[in-house]
Amino acid sequence: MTDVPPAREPTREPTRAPILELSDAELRFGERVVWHHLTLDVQPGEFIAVLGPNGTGKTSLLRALLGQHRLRAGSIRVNGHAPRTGDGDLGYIPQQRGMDRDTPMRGRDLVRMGIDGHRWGLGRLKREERDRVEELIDAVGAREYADSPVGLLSGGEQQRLRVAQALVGQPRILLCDEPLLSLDMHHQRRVAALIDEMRRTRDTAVVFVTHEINPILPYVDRVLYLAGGHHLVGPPREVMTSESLSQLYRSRIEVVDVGGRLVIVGGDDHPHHPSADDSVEDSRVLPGRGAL
Ligand SMILES: Nc1ncnc2c1ncn2[C@@H]1O[C@H](COP(=O)(O)OP(=O)(O)OP(=O)(O)O)[C@@H](O)[C@H]1O
Repeated sequence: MTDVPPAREPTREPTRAPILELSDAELRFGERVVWHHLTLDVQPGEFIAVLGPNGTGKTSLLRALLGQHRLRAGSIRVNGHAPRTGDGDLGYIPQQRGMDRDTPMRGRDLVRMGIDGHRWGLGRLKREERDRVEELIDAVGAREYADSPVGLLSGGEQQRLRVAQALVGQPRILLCDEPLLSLDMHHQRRVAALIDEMRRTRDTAVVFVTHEINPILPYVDRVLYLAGGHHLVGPPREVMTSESLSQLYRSRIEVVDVGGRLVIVGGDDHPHHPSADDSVEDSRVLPGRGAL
């Protein structure tokens, strides 16, 4: 009798529960449909770039995840539950706004608010929390102005502190709204690498809204491209092609690779606003990492 080796189970990646789930989601303001039929699962540790022209609902998507906008249809799950404001699982770098010159706070205070900003007053931090504040101040290159009043700092300096504030709380999901805006190239690279390090070491999922993919291209797993209420999802090199974007915009777009940088030529900066009865086939999903 010959020994027959037992049949082997096919090796399979362990399935992980998505940390963010959008299912057939639709957002409207009045009759205006911002986006619809949006289905997307984001895995822990995944880096998603959200791109698209002005007014296509990128910031609104982050706000929906933060529980600040209600969907008209479909659902969102954040770490298994409905979005809720003040969720400690979420870190948020909001779109840049200048701070009042008289804001009574030093750079360091702004960063530590990522740990205790939800509590009343400034109590004592634990040793480990204090160390984290100091590490993040160094990581974003803010040591020189950590004790200056935030209102007197430049836009880029304030922005670096906001990045540190969002990271110091060690969120499971990091939502970034154009965090590289007004940073010089050196600090763009530094901040992008820092966010990437956080998602690799802590498995933080990153949803990164940007108009400029190049500084983050090495880190991005998938792109969500929003335009005119429609969307595309997939790896950057599949979404950021002339064919894919031309179909999405319904006009001729050229994506040119200039020494590894992707440059989009053409495109309608005044997106078509779909109405509720817009029946056009409205999204294409390209294969990519993670469940869709
Ligand atoms: N609370 C609101 N009430 C009504 N309309 C809103 C509200 N918030 C956003 N909008 C509208 O929804 C659309 C999408 O806005 P959003 O800020 O999400 O766009 P965006 O893609 O982030 O744009 P940008 O690239 O310019 O930052 C815009 O037309 C905006 O005016």
